[in-house]
Amino acid sequence: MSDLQGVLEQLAPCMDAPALWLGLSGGLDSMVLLHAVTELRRHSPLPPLKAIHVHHGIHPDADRWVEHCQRECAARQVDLVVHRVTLPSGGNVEELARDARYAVFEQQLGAGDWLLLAHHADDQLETLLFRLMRGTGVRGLAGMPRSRALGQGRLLRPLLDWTRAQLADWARAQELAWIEDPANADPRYARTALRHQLLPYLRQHWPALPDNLLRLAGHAGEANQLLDERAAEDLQALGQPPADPWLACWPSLDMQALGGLSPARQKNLLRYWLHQQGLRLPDQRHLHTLLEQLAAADDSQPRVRIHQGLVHRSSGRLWLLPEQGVPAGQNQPWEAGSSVKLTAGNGWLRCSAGGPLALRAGQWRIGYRQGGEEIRLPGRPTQSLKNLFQSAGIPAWLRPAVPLLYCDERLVSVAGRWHAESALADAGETGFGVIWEPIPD
Ligand SMILES: Nc1ncnc2c1ncn2[C@@H]1O[C@H](COP(=O)(O)OP(=O)(O)OP(=O)(O)O)[C@@H](O)[C@H]1O
Repeated sequence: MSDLQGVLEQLAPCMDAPALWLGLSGGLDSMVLLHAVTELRRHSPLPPLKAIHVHHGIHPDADRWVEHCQRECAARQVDLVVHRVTLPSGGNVEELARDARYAVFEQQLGAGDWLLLAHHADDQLETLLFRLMRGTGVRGLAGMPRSRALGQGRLLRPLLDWTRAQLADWARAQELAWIEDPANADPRYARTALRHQLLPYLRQHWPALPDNLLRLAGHAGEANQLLDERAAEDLQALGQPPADPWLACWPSLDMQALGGLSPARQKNLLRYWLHQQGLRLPDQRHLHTLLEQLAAADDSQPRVRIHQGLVHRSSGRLWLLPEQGVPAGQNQPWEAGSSVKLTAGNGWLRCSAGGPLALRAGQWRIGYRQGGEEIRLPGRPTQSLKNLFQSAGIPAWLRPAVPLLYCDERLVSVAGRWHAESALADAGETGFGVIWEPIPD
């Protein structure tokens, strides 16, 4: 780790970032990273650097850690942002702290910013062993990625090629000060037991294990890349959005085309698709069940709940909907002709001047389907809203969210797409147009 040049090479992807954030716990690894980056900055132009420390409120000494980070940052003229979080009670403290920490990081990163974390080769090894012990797929076998998207920016782990011992040697040589988190020595924490008991034993009996495992992670990383490329091609072929502008707003897949793929390719594609939508991936078993349920040969329109979402089959497609389904809209008053954000995360109504609807005086409001509504479109007999939706192919799951425009309690337009004949602007009357953009919040 005398190799500052090596760290600089790792930083290459983020040289044009508006800002670099450094996740500073105050422990050995992140202190080494802070020191390396601030040393490099003296000779090489780097983006503006800020440090971020998350105070988890777990350990009685946590305030002292904040002071340590403040002191070390001040000595290097680095701005430090400290976030305090409160962890929910119950559950695995390590996991809760990590989730809270990454949520803070995500929220802090501005567009194009990079976050530097000080994970090293031993962390990678521990992660791999953990995953092997708990059971993992090929994706998990690749270990922690060197870089990945995070919020509006990306995270980078520039120290992954150095071992903990190398970082410690360098820290001592540079006379760095760091704090020791007692949790790192507490055998109740699974990671500590792995680090201090299992790994030394494995190293003693299988000295080549660390290198072999890291090599395996490299192979798995390449295999994943191939799987992703295959999935991207499949998605290109069968993930074309439906022509209907409302339906095109929801991620969906064509069921028939999906069924034409081999089971392994179906699962690979589903995994990739869900990951692209930012959802946590179901494991192999759940994925299999999901596909089985969705492919069942009936028209029951099954819905399968996954973590943070709902996969729903209808009208020959698989739709990815919010966890609670598409929200039923809520009534709201409306100034006719003005664009408005709809309540209940129901997207936007965008208005433009000069459209087909007459801008008449009256009490306007936006409402939603209760059942029994009727409308008479130009040149057509009166029909039920249900019938209109059915003939236009608007699936049942979307209907409760479609905004209905009322003037003096008369239904004048269905989301700006279909209008009552009586609501059309006559010659000489001011008209306006409406478009519903059902983009969920
Ligand atoms: N409290 C904290 N505040 C800011 N950054 C932190 C904090 N704790 C950890 N980090 C950053 O995250 C890096 C990894 O920390 P740690 O090894 O505790 O892993 P972790 O995030 O739990 O990792 P894993 O994803 O391997 O479980 C640290 O080197 C540091 O850069």
